[in-house]
Amino acid sequence: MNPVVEVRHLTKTYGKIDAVKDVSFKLEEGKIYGLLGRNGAGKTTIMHMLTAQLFATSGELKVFGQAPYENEEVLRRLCFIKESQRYPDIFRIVDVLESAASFFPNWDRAYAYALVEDFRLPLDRWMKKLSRGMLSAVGVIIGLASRAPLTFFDEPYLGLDAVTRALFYDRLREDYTEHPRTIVLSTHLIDEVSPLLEHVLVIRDGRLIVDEDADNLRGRAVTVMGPAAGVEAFATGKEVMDRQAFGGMLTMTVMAPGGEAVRRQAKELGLELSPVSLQQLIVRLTESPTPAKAVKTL
Ligand SMILES: Nc1ncnc2c1ncn2[C@@H]1O[C@H](COP(=O)(O)OP(=O)(O)OP(=O)(O)O)[C@@H](O)[C@H]1O
Repeated sequence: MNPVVEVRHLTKTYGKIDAVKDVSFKLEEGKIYGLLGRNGAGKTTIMHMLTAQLFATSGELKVFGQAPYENEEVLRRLCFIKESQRYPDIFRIVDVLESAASFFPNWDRAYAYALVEDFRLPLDRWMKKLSRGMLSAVGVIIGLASRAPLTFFDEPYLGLDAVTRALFYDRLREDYTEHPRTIVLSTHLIDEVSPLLEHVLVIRDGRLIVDEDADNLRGRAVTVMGPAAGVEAFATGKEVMDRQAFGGMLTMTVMAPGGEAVRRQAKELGLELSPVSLQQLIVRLTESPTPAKAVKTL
């Protein structure tokens, strides 16, 4: 199957700032990707290049097999949603939805209006009078109802409260199941989106340091809890990511493949094993002083 996106040695430089450095990856059809990394890592710059809003300094970039720049055939299959989206002053919510209908070939009008009800938005209110959360909700509705074959959400849900974010994740999961497409979620709320992610790309200082199936990644580390001596014995020879002592008990998160051998070792030592969260792993990888080594150990 041809990849939806293929990027080779992609680089974007602003004067002396290397915003994106020699990044290569592919995005496949019908998958939800997490594009993760700390502030300023280069995530938005990558998404801007993929959606033809920014030229690359060097490298190759293909979207649906073609260069995206001024390419109507490619651009009509893309949707990019960001939190700071601006709308014309003379638009109400209904006007935004109606103009989206003419823009996105797969737009589902009935679904868009059903989402307006779900998110309890006032259709006739002027966009400039909306609260931050309402503006975010309009963005996620456009992202969902566009049904674009390649949809980017660049933290558009930051303005949403926890209940509304949960609604967004539910609707995204349901709609993606019925209408599979390629979705890229860029977010700092890794634990929240983690159940949705099938593949993870982690950017650190402009470089791609992880490009891996989400379940594989989760399986790279375990959290082990029990009497301190047993936990210390378990952790011997393994890279320790986190360590918390409480009385005579110890909890450690260590880089160790899950699987039978590790489960048996923990059982013999009388320890409890639990899976590690993607957020923990990614925080560790993006904090590590030697990212190249971090990738190798993964
Ligand atoms: N137009 C620009 N001119 C100069 N530097 C820029 C420009 N746009 C981005 N940068 C720099 O490029 C780097 C990557 O920025 P980018 O916005 O891609 O990061 P990000 O991962 O999306 O961050 P965040 O999570 O904070 O949104 C940062 O150091 C940023 O300051």
